[in-house]
Amino acid sequence: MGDMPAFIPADVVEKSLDYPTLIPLLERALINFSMGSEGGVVQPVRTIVPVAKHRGFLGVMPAYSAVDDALTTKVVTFYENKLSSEIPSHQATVLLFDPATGVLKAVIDGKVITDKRTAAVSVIATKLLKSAHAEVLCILGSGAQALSHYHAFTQEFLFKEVRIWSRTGENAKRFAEAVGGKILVCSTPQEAVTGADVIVTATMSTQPVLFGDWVKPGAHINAIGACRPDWRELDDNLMKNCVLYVDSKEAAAKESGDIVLSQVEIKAELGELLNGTKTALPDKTTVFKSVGMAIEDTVSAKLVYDFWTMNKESE
Ligand SMILES: NC(=O)C1=CN([C@@H]2O[C@H](COP(=O)(O)OP(=O)(O)OC[C@H]3O[C@@H](n4cnc5c(N)ncnc54)[C@H](O)[C@@H]3O)[C@@H](O)[C@H]2O)C=CC1
Ligand SMILES: O=C([O-])C1=[NH+]CCC1
Repeated sequence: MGDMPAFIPADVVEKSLDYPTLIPLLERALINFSMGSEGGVVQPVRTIVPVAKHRGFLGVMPAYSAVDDALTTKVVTFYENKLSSEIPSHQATVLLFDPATGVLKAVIDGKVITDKRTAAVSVIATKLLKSAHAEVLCILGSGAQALSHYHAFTQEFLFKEVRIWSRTGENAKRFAEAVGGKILVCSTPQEAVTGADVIVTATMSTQPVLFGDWVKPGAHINAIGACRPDWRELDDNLMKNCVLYVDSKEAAAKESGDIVLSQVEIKAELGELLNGTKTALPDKTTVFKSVGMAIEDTVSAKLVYDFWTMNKESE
């Protein structure tokens, strides 16, 4: 028997992933993914096992990146009905293998990876698609993704105003107190969204929370939730009047209720904008519909493992 796999907990993952390092690696992964087999990314659309009795889902997300020579699978669970406020709605573990031998090298907390890589990809989309004069950021939702998006966006952009709305007003207030920055708590989603230049929807809603009538023409929306084919965050009006970008066309067309139910055509993947084969239209109202990709977890997990290997004596 060889060495036992490393167990890398959330606090180490937190320290190893900073946005300025993560973002360029994810840009490269998105480009490689969109190049098809030439890009050396092998990533099937994830398998989802519904746990209907408990309104939960288990997702299995394997990927290999030849450029990074990294092989992982993430296992993620997400539950609509939280039985305890102590248990996050989304939990995840990433297994990292030695691609040369198949040996399991590390079992890595996947929750922080999921929160941070998703926000980092939204930053990439926003750099490409926001208007040059964007000043107001609005976040709908106050959970884990709302928090990682707040941190990533306030680090990577200079917004004059940041607003938040959450279904439970108390949670929005608690969010604002916890982050400590200047943030306007809004009492309705319409109030939060009106006049915003960049919007993040990060809710567990299965019905639209963002309506096209409220959205300023030319705004950019990062739609993070509604990852099931019968779930929505955005209404038909918004979907039909935007230019639509995605992380993976294949996955989005299968998993995103906002796309499946509105039947709107996808303009491009982010990787196609980054490699210049398709054009970004930042003056239009744009939606980046994110469903989340395994390759994002792969490059993040490799970064975590490399950091852990370099620092393990001091951990
Ligand atoms: N695109 C991607 O790569 C990823 C997407 N997600 C999705 O992002 C969304 C947020 O995830 P987390 O922040 O981890 O969840 P969370 O449970 O930490 O937060 C969920 C938020 O949604 C709100 N919410 C729940 N039901 C709602 C409703 N009917 N209307 C309005 N707000 C409602 C809650 O109050 C809370 O603020 C989920 O839909 C999740 O599946 C999560 C991970 C990756
Ligand atoms: O990419 C991901 O890990 C997820 N997307 C939606 C739920 C979890």
